[in-house]
Amino acid sequence: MTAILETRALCKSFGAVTAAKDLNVRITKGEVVGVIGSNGAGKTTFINMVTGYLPPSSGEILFNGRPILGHTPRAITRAGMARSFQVAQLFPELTVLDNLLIALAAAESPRPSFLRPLRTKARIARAETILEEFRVTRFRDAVVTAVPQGARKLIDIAMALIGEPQMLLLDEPTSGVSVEEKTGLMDTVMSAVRHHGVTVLFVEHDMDVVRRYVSRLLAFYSGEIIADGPPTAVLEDQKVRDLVTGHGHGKSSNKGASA
Ligand SMILES: Nc1ncnc2c1ncn2[C@@H]1O[C@H](COP(=O)(O)OP(=O)(O)OP(=O)(O)O)[C@@H](O)[C@H]1O
Repeated sequence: MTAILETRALCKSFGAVTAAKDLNVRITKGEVVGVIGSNGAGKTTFINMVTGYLPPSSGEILFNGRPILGHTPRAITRAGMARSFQVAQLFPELTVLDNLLIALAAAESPRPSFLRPLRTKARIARAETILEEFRVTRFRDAVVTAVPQGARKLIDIAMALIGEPQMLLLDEPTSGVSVEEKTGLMDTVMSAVRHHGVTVLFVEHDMDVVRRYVSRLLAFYSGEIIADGPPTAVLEDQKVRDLVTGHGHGKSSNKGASA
C-alpha cells in the first residue's frame, strides 16, 4: 500500500545540535500515530520539516508518493496535509466564526481575496457544522481572547480540518489544557477525525492520552526514533522506559511524561 506520508533518511542539524537523525517513517492511510519523546527530542522539528516550515539538512519527504521537499507550507496544506501548533494560531481580535471563515476561504483558493465577501451562506453553514462537531457552537460569536484555552485548542484543530485535509499533524493538542479537560478534548478531536476519515499524527506528553487513542507509537530520543510499533509494546520497551517515560531503572529525561 502506498504510504500517505514517507520520510527517507531525513536529517536536520542546528549547528552542533542534531535535531533529526536519519528518520525513516512510513505512515499509511487511516493510521492514528502518536509521537512521544523527552523535551528537545526532535518531535516538533519532525513536524516542521514535513509541513514545510523547516528545511531539512538532507533526506526526502513524500506525500501520497510525491516529493514535497522545498514546497511551501501553504502548498503542502493545499496538497492535503494540515497541522496545528503547540500554541493555537488564531486571530485573537476576531470572532471564532470569522477565524473559521478565513481558514475556509484560504483552503478554497490559492489566492483568497479580502475584496470578495467572506461571509457567504455556504461558508457560514460549513463553519457552523464544524463548530458543532467540535462542540464549541456556544463560542461562535465570541472574540477569541474571551474563549477558554481548551476551546481555543479545539477551534485551532477545527480550522485545520475545515479544509478537508487527508492528513492532520497535531503538535501537542492537549498542551495548556487541564488534566480534567484532556480526555473530553481528545474524544471530541478523535470523533471528528474519524468522521472525516483523516490520517493523524500527534505529539503527546501524556501517556494516558497516548494509550487511549493511538494505533501506533513513535518514540523519539535525541533526534532518533528509538521505538516504533503498537503503543503497549513501545511503552514497555526498556529503552523507552529508560530514556523517554522515565519508568525504567535508568535515568529519566522526560519532564512532561505522565502515566
Ligand atoms: N530553530 C532552532 N534553532 C536552533 N536549535 C533548535 C531550533 N529548533 C529546535 N532546535 C533544537 O533542536 C532540538 C530538537 O528540538 P524540538 O523542538 O524539535 O524538540 P521537541 O521534541 O519538539 O521538544 P518539546 O517537547 O520541548 O517541544 C533541541 O535541542 C532544540 O533546542
